[in-house]
Amino acid sequence: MEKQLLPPKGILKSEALKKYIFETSAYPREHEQLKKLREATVHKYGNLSEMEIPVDEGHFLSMLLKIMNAKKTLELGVFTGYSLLTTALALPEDGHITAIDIDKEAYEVGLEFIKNAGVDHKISFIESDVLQALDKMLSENPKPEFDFAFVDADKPNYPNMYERLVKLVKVGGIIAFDNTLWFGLVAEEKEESVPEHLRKNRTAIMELNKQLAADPRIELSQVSIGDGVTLCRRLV
Ligand SMILES: C[S@@+](CC[C@H](N)C(=O)[O-])C[C@H]1O[C@@H](n2cnc3c(N)ncnc32)[C@H](O)[C@@H]1O
Repeated sequence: MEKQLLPPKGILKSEALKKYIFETSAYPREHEQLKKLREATVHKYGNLSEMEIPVDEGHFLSMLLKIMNAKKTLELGVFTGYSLLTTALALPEDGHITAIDIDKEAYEVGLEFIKNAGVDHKISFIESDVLQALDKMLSENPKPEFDFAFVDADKPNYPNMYERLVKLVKVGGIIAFDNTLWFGLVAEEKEESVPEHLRKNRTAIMELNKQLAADPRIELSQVSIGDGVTLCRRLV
């Protein structure tokens, strides 16, 4: 009897469902400046604008940050700043984000909208390679001080970033890795079926996923939003 109530397999993954979520609950609630930033990014970067987190992931991050009462966060991989502006809007007035990217030009494309939203005072942008900047932070102040870190820079370096972040994020704080389902390709059994240009990052992400799943220092939740977000809550 109950079996008849189950949906056919695969139905929850459809593009049509994503469109439904975007149109019904995500786009209508998108902040005006986030919308403008997204449009400016498409205008300047075309297809590359897909590097931004999608609108529903933005709402998810925003709610998570508010539930956690996060105040001090790290942003690794800024691009034009969609996830950065989302975070800045979610933090309290005295909240602060340290944002790191090697590409200042892209950050400056989004800065206009961050300023228009009145949250630029919450951001310190560091133009640097992520690992170099994290190492500098650790050498200057090795005490954990961040409530939250959003990781969206180069995927092969995620494991290296992780080792630094478990020292920089407070016990009870969260490290969120973006793209951890890699277009769903982590589930692809045959390497040959994966487009060649996506293989290197897929391998790196799959190794990270295994490493995180086995790490007793964190509690973990894999969220299937956007391209997959893994939340790691520091336990010790
Ligand atoms: C996927 S995009 C970030 C998207 C952003 N979170 C958003 O919502 O728009 C990745 C960014 O990481 C930066 N990046 C890649 N490798 C880096 C590295 N080793 N150090 C610093 N930034 C890096 C790139 O310059 C790019 O802007």
